[in-house]
Amino acid sequence: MSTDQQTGHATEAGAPFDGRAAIEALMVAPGPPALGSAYQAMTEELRGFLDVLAGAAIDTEHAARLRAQLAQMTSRLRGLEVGEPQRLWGHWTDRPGRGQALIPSYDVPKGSLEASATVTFGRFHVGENMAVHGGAISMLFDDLLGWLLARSDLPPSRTAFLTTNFRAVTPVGVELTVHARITHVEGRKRFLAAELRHGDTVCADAEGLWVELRPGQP
Ligand SMILES: CCCCCCCCCC(=O)SCCNC(=O)CCNC(=O)[C@H](O)C(C)(C)COP(=O)(O)OP(=O)(O)OC[C@H]1O[C@@H](n2cnc3c(N)ncnc32)[C@H](O)[C@@H]1OP(=O)(O)O
Repeated sequence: MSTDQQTGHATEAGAPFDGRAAIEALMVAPGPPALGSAYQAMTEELRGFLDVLAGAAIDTEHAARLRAQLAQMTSRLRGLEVGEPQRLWGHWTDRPGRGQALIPSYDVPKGSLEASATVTFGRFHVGENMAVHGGAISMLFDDLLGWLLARSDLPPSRTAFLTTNFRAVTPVGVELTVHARITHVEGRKRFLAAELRHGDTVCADAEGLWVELRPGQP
C-alpha cells in the first residue's frame, strides 16, 4: 500500500486512484458528533463572514488588519494539512451543508429519486446588481444533483455535462426553493434535471448527465 502524492489516497502500489471507492468512503462521517457540530458551526460562521465582507465598505486600515488576522489563521492551519480522504471540509455527509462554504447549505433526504430543498444565497455569491452569480447557480445545481445521486441507491457517478438556463434574476438574501430529480437511467448514464424558484418565478433550471464510474476509474 502506498499514498497517491496528489490526493493523499491510499492505493495499492502502482494502482491508480479509485474514484468510486473514494466516493463510497465519504458516506461515513469523518469524526465524532461533537467535532461535526463544532465544524458545522465554524463553516456557518465562515459563510456569515464572507457574506458580510462581500457587502462591506472597509477602509485601508481595516483591510490591513483583516489581512494580518487571516494570515495568522492561515499559518496556524498550515501544519494541520492532510490528504483528501482525511480532510474534514465537505465530508460531513451526515449534516446539511456537509461542512463546506462553497455553496449555500441545503438538505435532501436519503434514498429518493427526487427532492425539494430551500436555499438562500448571501452577498458572497452576488455577481452584480444583487443578482446571484450564474456560476454559483450552476455550482449549486452540480452539487445538488450530484448529492441526490450520492444519496440514492445507485453506484457512484460523476458529472459528464450540466446545462443551466438562467430564466430570471436570482435574488440574494431570500429563501429560494430548489427541486432536483433523476429523470431516467440508461445503463451507466443517469439523466437529471433541477429547477430553482423564487416563489412562483423560475429563476434557473438545468439538465445534466452523470456517468457511473467503473471500478478503478479515477
Ligand atoms: C459526497 C459526494 C458529494 C456530491 C456533491 C458534489 C458534486 C460535485 C460534482 C462534480 O463536481 S464532479 C466533477 C466534474 N466532472 C468531472 O470532472 C468529470 C470528468 N469526466 C470524466 O470523468 C469522464 O468523462 C466521465 C466519468 C464523465 C465519463 O467517462 P467514461 O469513460 O466513464 O464514459 P464513456 O466514454 O465510457 O461513456 C459512457 C456513456 O456516456 C456518454 N457520455 C460520456 N460523457 C458524455 C458527455 N460529456 N456528453 C454526452 N454523453 C456523454 C458516452 O457517449 C457513453 O454513452 P453510450 O453508453 O450511450 O455510448
